[in-house]
Amino acid sequence: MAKYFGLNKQQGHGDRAKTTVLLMNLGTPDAPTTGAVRRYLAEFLSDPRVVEIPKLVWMLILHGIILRVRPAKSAALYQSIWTEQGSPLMAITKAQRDKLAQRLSENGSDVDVDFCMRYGKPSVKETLRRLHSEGSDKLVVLPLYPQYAAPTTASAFDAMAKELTSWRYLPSLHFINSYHDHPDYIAVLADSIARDFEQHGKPKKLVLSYHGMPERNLHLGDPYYCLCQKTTRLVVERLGLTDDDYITTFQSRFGKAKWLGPYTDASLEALAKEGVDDVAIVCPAFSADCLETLEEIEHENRDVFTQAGGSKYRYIPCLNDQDGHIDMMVNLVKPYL
Ligand SMILES: C=CC1=C(C)c2cc3[nH]c(cc4nc(cc5[nH]c(cc1n2)c(C)c5CCC(=O)O)C(CCC(=O)O)=C4C)c(C)c3C=C
Ligand SMILES: [Fe+2]
Ligand SMILES: [Fe+2]
Repeated sequence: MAKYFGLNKQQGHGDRAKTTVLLMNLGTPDAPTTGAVRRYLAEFLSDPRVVEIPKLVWMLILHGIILRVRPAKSAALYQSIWTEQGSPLMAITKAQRDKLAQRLSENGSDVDVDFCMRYGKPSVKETLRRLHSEGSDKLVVLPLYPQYAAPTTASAFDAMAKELTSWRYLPSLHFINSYHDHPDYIAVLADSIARDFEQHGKPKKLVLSYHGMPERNLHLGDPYYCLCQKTTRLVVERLGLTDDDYITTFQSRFGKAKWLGPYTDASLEALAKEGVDDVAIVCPAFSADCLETLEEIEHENRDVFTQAGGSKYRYIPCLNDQDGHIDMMVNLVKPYL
């Protein structure tokens, strides 16, 4: 068998000139069942970019404890957010793909738009091979993580690189590694917050809650924490907020190690106990609503806040397939088309 994956017999050598914008996101289970969640978590949590502890030790913990206990618990949470279109993350990513394709074609760009997921389906490998077989010669890859982080952005690149090492003919490739300070991202995020303030009044505190990661990653040189702080600074400047008006926090802790702080749940509890009983919360690290926003923020943390004495708690949805978010994607990929 040939070592490298090449053109198939139907494909000529000179007729490949299609450009594809490839959206990438994290991935999600196929179904809200224990088995499907176990398969998803096994792939996700075996990624050395996600959990950076010695492989042998981690495999014993992962297969001996975590994959026996967590899938059933997580499946119940997924059931609480599952829709007729499936997992919210999947449904929203499909909508983003469709709207981006439409918007690019209205703008006169002759490009295809596709998407794949880092874990689960559609996989990076199967998507890249299909695009190759369809004659795609140029890829503009947009991982939908606004703030670069090694467990997300670099892992997305790893998956592409791993597949492409076995290819004979590589496409032209542009990989967008971050857009945490892109003016369009800041504007569309600030606008979504401003709309909430107009509709419901300015809260006593705006909570900007980012997905967390082990604090150790920051000390090892991962820029994620700093990029999150920059996003906050630019958004609050645009909204004209003062230091007292907002707080930056980190959510979705996993495992026993110290993660980036302050933690979202503890901060909400402390705010409520101090008498800050009216908050709005937004999750800038998520480009699409998912388990971590719809369940953890919308439900779990609402309970934390109200049980500690808070009364008004508003979750501001992710940018999802809002027009401004799609226009932002157009402007992010345009320079490479
Ligand atoms: C184990 C360590 C984890 C790191 C580091 C991490 C970083 C990270 N994750 C996202 C975005 C998402 N994470 C999501 C779910 C999720 N994340 C972890 C663990 C880590 N994430 C787990 C175990 C899970 C699964 C859910 C669970 O069982 O609790 C999701 C949602 C997926 C969905 O199906 O809805 C997203 C999106 C970012 C941006 C990030 C960077 C720091
Ligand atoms: Fe995560
Ligand atoms: Fe969570």
